Amino acid sequence: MTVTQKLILASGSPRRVELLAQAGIEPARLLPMDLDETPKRAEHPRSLARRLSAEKAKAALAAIKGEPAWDGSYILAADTVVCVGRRILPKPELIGEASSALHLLSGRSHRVYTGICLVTPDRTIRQKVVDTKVRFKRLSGYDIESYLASGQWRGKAGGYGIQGIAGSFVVKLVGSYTNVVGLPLYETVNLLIGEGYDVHARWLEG
Ligand SMILES: Cc1cn([C@H]2C[C@H](O)[C@@H](COP(=O)(O)OP(=O)(O)OP(=O)(O)O)O2)c(=O)[nH]c1=O
Repeated sequence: MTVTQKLILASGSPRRVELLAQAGIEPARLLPMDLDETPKRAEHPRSLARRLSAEKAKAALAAIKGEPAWDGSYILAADTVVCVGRRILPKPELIGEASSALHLLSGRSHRVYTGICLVTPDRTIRQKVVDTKVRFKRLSGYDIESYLASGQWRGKAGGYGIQGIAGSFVVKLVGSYTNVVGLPLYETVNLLIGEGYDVHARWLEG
């Protein structure tokens, strides 16, 4: 019975695939959803992470409509937002945006919110937002310049990846580390288990 359970990861983020694999879970299908991720006016970062993760999950649900093989599958989506106070930092596309983000993060604490959204086989929507507080050391101009040259800022919320060089910028972290990388593993696995997805069977399969 459990072997027939299928999980769709509505994501194009290699980090999310790796994090799930770390928890012994391999999605049956990857379904990246390309959405407009622009925050609404005065939208709180927590609300943004919650809204976008739900939009990704619902878009994936709509995308599999008409594919009976995927009826009754689980769909998981996530969205990670980095902010300083209520100021939401973009996922930079240009080096200048990444530079501004790093200048802002330098010598300060910021928060990372990841919204996770699970669509269950009976199409109930379950959501959670997890937050982590991260403090960066004061970054020198040379730190920032060299980090930008590494290219590790690309495609990452707030213009940094804690799993790479930027891990050495972190003075203090309070909360979930995997949440910062893009998928809070404790909460995700709990949510899956709570909704009947047999995570342990995946571990037993080896
Ligand atoms: C802060 C931080 C973010 N990130 C990444 C995780 C996410 O891939 C990305 C945040 O952007 P998201 O919009 O959450 O995700 P995505 O567009 O990359 O992927 P998808 O919507 O298809 O699931 O930033 C890191 O890898 N390390 C970090 O330290």
